[in-house]
Amino acid sequence: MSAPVKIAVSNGTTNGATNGNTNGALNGATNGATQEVNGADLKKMKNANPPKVYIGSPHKEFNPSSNDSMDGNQFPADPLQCRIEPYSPYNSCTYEIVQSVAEFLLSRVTIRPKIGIICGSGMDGTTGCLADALTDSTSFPYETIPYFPTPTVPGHMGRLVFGYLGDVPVMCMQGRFHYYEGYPLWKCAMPVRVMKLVGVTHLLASNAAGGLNNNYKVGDIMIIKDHINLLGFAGNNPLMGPNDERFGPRFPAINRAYDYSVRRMAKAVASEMNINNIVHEGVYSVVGGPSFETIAEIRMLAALGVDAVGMSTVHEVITARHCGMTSFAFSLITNKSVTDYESYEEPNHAEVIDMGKHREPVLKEFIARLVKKIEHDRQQSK
Ligand SMILES: O=P(O)(O)O[C@H]1O[C@H](CO)[C@@H](O)[C@H]1O
Ligand SMILES: Nc1nc2[nH]cnc2c(=O)[nH]1
Repeated sequence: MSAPVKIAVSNGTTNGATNGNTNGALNGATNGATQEVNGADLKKMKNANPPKVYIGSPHKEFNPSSNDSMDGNQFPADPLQCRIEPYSPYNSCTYEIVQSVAEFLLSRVTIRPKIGIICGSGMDGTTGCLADALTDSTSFPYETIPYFPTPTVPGHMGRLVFGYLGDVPVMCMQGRFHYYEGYPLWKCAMPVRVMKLVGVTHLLASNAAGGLNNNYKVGDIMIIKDHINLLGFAGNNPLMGPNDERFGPRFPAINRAYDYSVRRMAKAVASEMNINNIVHEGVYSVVGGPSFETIAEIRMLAALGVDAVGMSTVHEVITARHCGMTSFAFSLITNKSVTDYESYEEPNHAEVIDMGKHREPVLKEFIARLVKKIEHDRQQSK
């Protein structure tokens, strides 16, 4: 019997299904109150580009009406049900699709944000937080946005909110996407490209992380100065696959990923808020998750110079840098990584979320002040 046929499916067309489809879902842009986008017809739009089916190695043309290539496997009668494209490791979200998503959003809000914020676990406003502090806001549940993934993790609400933080226009992701949810990294980071085409120039990402550095306490903030991309070491990067130069170069430099001047502003904010004692600067490492680390893994990461470990952010920052955005990120240390074989402590997601909620007021002010400084700096350098 020959080897099972591998079916790779691509999205096929590049013309955004959303083009010309911008009418109606949200009536009136902003009127001082939060509005929710009505998801009518969006399911239809999401399915508007049926995928083309290709056969991988050994290469041959797939004929859905012939059973001989099926190797006895029971496939659904409709081959389109064999879609695996959303889970392809290679980016199948074209520039045109991202553009159509950006246009979809821009046609429904009057606000034109230059700063994009991603809220980490527990900081997403399930209990009222940063995004709820926005005024004149418009929110889009992720499932109402064409081509957007939807989050599956508690503590990640799943709304894109446009509004003013103080007097600065921002867009805010209440909930992000992780590799362990089953999404490929390019898809986890796709909203960052949407931000870029909406006009965002600065990305601010937050996350919850385990603290390895002995000087860190639970509840501390770590400004990320660098990362170790363990997923990348294992051959997984959001930029894998065909490169579209309209986003950025094939081989982007990443050594200046965490902008020096924004980090300096963040430290100035910490001084103004008199919280220098809980604010550090350090190295973040991403792991795939969802299992937390073993003691041997934590010891290895500590030996490599890692100060905090988590399961996000790096793919977002790489994608942002690739398309020329300035990026900044910080970790909230939600738990101390266990390094002792005698310890009965175990990390858990509930404590991660609780710490995010507990630190909400401090983080909200930290971000609001930082956003104000970035905007001021942006205006000055015009
Ligand atoms: O990085 P964020 O999304 O803040 O969440 C962190 O917290 C979760 C584990 O509790 C993981 O998803 C980890 O990445
Ligand atoms: N990988 C990882 N992610 C986290 N997110 C919050 N805490 C942790 C942790 O200890 N390890």
